[in-house]
Amino acid sequence: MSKRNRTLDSFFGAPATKKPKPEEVKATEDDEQKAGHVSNEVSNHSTYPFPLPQLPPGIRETLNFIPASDGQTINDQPDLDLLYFQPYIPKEIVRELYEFFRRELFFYRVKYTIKRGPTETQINTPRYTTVFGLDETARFDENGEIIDAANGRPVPKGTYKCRPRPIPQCLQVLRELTQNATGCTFNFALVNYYSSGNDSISYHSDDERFLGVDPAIASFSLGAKRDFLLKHKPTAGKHESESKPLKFPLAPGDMVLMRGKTQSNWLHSIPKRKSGDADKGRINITLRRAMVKEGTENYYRYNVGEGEVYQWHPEKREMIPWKG
Ligand SMILES: O=C(O)CCC(=O)C(=O)O
Ligand SMILES: [Fe+2]
Repeated sequence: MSKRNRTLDSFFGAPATKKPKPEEVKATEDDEQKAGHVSNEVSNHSTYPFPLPQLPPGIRETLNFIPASDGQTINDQPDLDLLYFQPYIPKEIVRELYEFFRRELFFYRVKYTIKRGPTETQINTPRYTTVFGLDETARFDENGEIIDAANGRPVPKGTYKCRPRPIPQCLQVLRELTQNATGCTFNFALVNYYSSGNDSISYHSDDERFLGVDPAIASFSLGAKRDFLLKHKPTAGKHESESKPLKFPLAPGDMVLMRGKTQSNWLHSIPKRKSGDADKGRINITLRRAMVKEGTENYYRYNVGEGEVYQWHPEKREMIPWKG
């Protein structure tokens, strides 16, 4: 591996920073905003189109206070098991964290084709997406190389069709704190950006076999409030008629931990909405744990794809193709 590629940043071993005094934090944030970026330290990897800044120290410190409230267990419907935090992320940093992720991450607008019998249909994913992580069978070493988790040796080239990328510091912090808060383990961060009420995700369940039995998925909301709908899957049994559809108007900072039998029995969606708050944009982050390589291939195929990279344009206030 060339020297140039040996850029996987220090987030794996980020030095503990001393707790800054409040006025120091303030000064730093002001300077950063003037400079148009938030930290000199970046996360980088040969698969990243551009480096990603690390979280501003003020946000990083305040994140230590997650969860900002106790989760409410929602399991009063057949096969449903949710833990709903309103909010999970402290109010003081919710807006800045939203703007940070929207401004700094690279996104994709994935297109793919599906074949039903002889007919091929092109699907345009109706939202911006991006993904970071690697399934349980492998890990990144400090040089950003993919290592076989079982034998510690480099995974042979071509093992993955996709190009997996490590979780950057800004999402790694959320991952680690959430693992501590929930007792769950995650190796993937998927990000959705719903740029307007026209962006959506249709009814689905995250019940792929590569997630294992009864997966736990932590789902964070930032930005505009959007309705999160759930309904029981159609079943021959009685549960569907016993259960009623649910609607949670997810607010910025909220987190829903979906667990137990939820994915195998319930569908969820973020439906399109006409104008209103939705046009301010919403970011959703999900933390998940993929057990096998197939999970890695699937997540990069459907959340990165082969298309162009988009980045938020602060003056135009929209996603525009990244010019390199
Ligand atoms: O945006 C959300 O809250 C849900 C996203 C989701 O269900 C998914 O990415 O699988
Ligand atoms: Fe989902």
